[in-house]
Amino acid sequence: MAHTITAQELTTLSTKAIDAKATAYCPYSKFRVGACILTASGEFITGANVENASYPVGTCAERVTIGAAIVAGHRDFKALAVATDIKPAASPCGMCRQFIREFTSPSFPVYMYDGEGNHKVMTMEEVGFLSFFSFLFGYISVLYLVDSLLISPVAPRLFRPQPS
Ligand SMILES: O=c1ccn([C@H]2C[C@H](O)[C@@H](CO)O2)c(=O)[nH]1
Ligand SMILES: [Zn+2]
Repeated sequence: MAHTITAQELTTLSTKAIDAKATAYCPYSKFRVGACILTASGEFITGANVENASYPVGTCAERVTIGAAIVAGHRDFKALAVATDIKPAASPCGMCRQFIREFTSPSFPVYMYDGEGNHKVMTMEEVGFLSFFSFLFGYISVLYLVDSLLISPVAPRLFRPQPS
């Protein structure tokens, strides 16, 4: 279902996504990602990336946020915002694109904020055609596979959290 979002909703969405960076657990990458999703009923639900000593076990901000929205009973969404500290703004990784797509249409807008608060907006359809990130996702998938099949099962002692 297509939705329009008001200027006021966009302001709140961006503020909440940017503020949510402060809630990230990212001691390994130090790469903070905040996200906020606006539900069809007008609620704002936030999340951030939650990392793990075993890298693939960690979760991106987008999936934390949408997971929280889903378990709160929401199924229909107006827009998603994702905020990082880098420039240009980052777009959702391949796994997140797939995760977002489960609950949204190709025209669903994703607002991406850089470290200075500037944004670009793309529909899910447009995000899906970022071939560079598809390549990156393929590469990361291989790393995930190697880790989950070969490294993590046989060397769990290596994947203890580091003392901060
Ligand atoms: O769109 C993205 C890209 C990366 N990350 C997280 C995963 C990991 O914790 C860190 C570095 O990749 O950033 C997200 O949350 N969302
Ligand atoms: Zn992701």
